[in-house]
Amino acid sequence: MKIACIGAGYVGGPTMAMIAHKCEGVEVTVLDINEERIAAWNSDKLPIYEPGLEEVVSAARGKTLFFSTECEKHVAEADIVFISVNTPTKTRGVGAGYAADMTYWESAARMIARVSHSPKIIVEKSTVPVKTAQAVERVLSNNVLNPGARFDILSNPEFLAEGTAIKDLEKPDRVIIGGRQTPSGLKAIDTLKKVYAQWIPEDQILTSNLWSSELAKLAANAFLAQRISSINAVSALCEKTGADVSEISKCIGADSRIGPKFLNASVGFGGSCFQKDILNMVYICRGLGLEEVANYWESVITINNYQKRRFVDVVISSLFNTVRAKRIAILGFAFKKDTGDTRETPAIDVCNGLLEEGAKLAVYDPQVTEERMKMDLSMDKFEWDHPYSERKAKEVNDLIECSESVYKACEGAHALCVLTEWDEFKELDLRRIYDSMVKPAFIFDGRSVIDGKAAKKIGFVFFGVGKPLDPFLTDPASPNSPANSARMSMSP
Ligand SMILES: NC(=O)C1=CN([C@@H]2O[C@H](COP(=O)(O)OP(=O)(O)OC[C@H]3O[C@@H](n4cnc5c(N)ncnc54)[C@H](O)[C@@H]3O)[C@@H](O)[C@H]2O)C=CC1
Ligand SMILES: O=C(O)[C@H]1O[C@H](OP(=O)(O)OP(=O)(O)OC[C@H]2O[C@@H](n3ccc(=O)[nH]c3=O)[C@H](O)[C@@H]2O)[C@H](O)[C@@H](O)[C@@H]1O
Repeated sequence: MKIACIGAGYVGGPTMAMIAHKCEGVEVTVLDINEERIAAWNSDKLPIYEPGLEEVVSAARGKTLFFSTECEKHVAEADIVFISVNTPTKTRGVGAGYAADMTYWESAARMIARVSHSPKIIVEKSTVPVKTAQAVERVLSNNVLNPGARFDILSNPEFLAEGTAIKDLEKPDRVIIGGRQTPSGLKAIDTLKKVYAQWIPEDQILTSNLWSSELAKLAANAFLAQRISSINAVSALCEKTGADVSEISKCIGADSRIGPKFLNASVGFGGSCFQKDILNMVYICRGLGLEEVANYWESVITINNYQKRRFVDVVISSLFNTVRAKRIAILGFAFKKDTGDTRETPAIDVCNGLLEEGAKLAVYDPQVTEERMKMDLSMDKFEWDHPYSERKAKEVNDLIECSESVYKACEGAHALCVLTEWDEFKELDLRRIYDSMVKPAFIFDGRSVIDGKAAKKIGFVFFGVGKPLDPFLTDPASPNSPANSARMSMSP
């Protein structure tokens, strides 16, 4: 059986590598129009960082797994074609800022119609608006050139999370396959089910109609993001009341109906999908006249934006209401640990908020390149596909230093902000960092990775999202506060 996948990104690459690695009798070719990306997949330096990915790719590459830019040839030969192209939020025109941009999807569908001369199963792997399968069916059936071509469309959304993609693909909680409830649709579902059943227990492979499968993906991401916004909303309340959000998470997570996962308060969620998929759902709801439902889901984004803004405001107000020309160390730029992906990372909003006030940032991230950071900070929100502003790029170049280590970033800094929960940040030599910083030295922990008690003992002024506020911050003007006097006396 020949499988082709259009789109060799964060989803297409790892997912196809796993299928090739696990399945007998299949040949998998991952396709992309981006030559650089395909060259990287064929090299020792894969285009994405994902723990365990190298091992899976190298076990199958050249045997059952291939990467190619010859899209038409491999699609023409395939029995199953996965579409895993990007579906970003539209940046202009009708629905800009909300609707999914389906340009890449449609061009992939038109190409499939043009080159196909045999029956094929077309699998939606990208996250798409509900009813996309119908649009694809129409594009395919109206453009097919060869009478031998016939298509069954399936929806098979992906639930992997970055940083744990290989683990998630190897042992997914569930696989969903949606299809038309016709003899041909049910046969297609069965064919794809047999592929996954080679390594996933059959009772974890759920089948449904097309629309349930498409909407289940949007709903799953909306629920996950909503949990984070809920705990982040509680974190704001904790800071005002002296409650500790980690203790709250533990207490509410012990209720088996709530469960402990996805209750870590943070500086805000990031990543390419949560915001995009919720905005897409909001757009769909508004289009269907479901204004209240749209508003409900949009509030998840409102709280997320509030959380990022709140963090910036705390940094500025704590640093005596000015950060101009102050060096601030930014620890972590990726949207979560164990990935080099920066799409929609909260670090962009936090850094932009501080840059706006004239701060000088020293950024350290073990996986994000200097070029990527500077590019991200030189672009306006939602402008990822447009040329970035030269003016902003120059400003960013002047105000940003990319440091080779945490310790270098913190040298001479007034404050450090933890924006990604990299494991190495849990084991920092806080004393060494403190000694190298300007006093009073501040820590703003947006990821609950620093031991606040230990930091305070050393002399840091400590702010942790959702943690009881340091007296220095509740009463910064009081020189008599015990916390203040200890810290002031240690200043150089
Ligand atoms: N990144 C993630 O963790 C997850 C993403 N998804 C969804 O999967 C889809 C893909 O996401 P990513 O892999 O992150 O995107 P990505 O941007 O990393 O990869 C998409 C790739 O498709 C290629 N492409 C676009 N149009 C093409 C065409 N006509 N022919 C050939 N190649 C084409 C692009 O060059 C790009 O390399 C999106 O819909 C996303 O919402 C779903 C679950 C997880
Ligand atoms: O559709 C997608 O793209 C994927 O989106 C998320 O995966 P991902 O964005 O890779 O990573 P998550 O682990 O979900 O984290 C998203 C963001 O939420 C933040 N987060 C997560 C959990 C938490 O408790 N608190 C919190 O702030 C993370 O730091 C990160 O910024 C979902 O978890 C996947 O199931 C889904 O397939």
